[in-house]
Amino acid sequence: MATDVHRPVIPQAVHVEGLTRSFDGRAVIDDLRLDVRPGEFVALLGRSGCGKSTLLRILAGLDRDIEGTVLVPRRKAVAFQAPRLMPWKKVWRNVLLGLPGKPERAVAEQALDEVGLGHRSAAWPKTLSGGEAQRASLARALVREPDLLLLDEPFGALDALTRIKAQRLVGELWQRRGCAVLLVTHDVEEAVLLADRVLVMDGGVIAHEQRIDLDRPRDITDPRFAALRAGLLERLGVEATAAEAA
Ligand SMILES: Nc1ncnc2c1ncn2[C@@H]1O[C@H](COP(=O)(O)OP(=O)(O)OP(=O)(O)O)[C@@H](O)[C@H]1O
Repeated sequence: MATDVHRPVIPQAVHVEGLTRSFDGRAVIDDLRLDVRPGEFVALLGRSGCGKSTLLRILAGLDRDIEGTVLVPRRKAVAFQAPRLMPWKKVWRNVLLGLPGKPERAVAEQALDEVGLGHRSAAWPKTLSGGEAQRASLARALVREPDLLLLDEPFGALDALTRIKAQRLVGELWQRRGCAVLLVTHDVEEAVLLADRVLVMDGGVIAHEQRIDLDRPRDITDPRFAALRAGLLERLGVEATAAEAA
């Protein structure tokens, strides 16, 4: 991160300014601004194709063909909807994949324990259930000790019950680790359940922002929860209607 030793500033976990990303001459992200505080949990909603994954890939450093300023911590990790495990490597080796040095198996097993998967450390990826594979992918992110955790629809492919468990796990990990999280999701309830702040992306920018000031753990039967959810759905509903008409 850019810091000035003579003039201390409160560093952001993410600082994005004037960000533009175009494909074939069309700006998918168009002069976008975004700040995420250290330790903050931010959820990003928006209709399909509005550029959420593109933004996340840019923050992850996977797409550098951009204009504008993007400041993120060096320690960052990403988990995608598909767990992306290498089938020819056992689970613990997948967790350590790409880490510098020669980290020991115990390092992987500690992260696997943290996601409740220590007992599958020596398993082959193909023997894992969908939920287990997703937890292995989370362990691979955690082992990097990120200051920023980027999650792109990590629960999208899971069945309802596994999804609820995975959401709880991410909430617990976030509280324990204290890292900033940016979660891309289509699920408004998930966003209100987990995030400090929910952003709605539209027209290449952050078009709407909703702070979620509810105590944790959150109660989805709380009328305030329902009101926040309804407000965000309305936002997205208007957009979905416009998209359908297009
Ligand atoms: N490599 C690429 N080449 C050309 N167009 C791309 C590329 N990557 C993304 N796009 C386009 O940019 C737009 C935004 O895509 P992106 O995947 O970021 O949307 P999204 O909001 O994550 O969508 P979803 O919610 O469906 O995952 C889409 O129109 C997509 O077709």
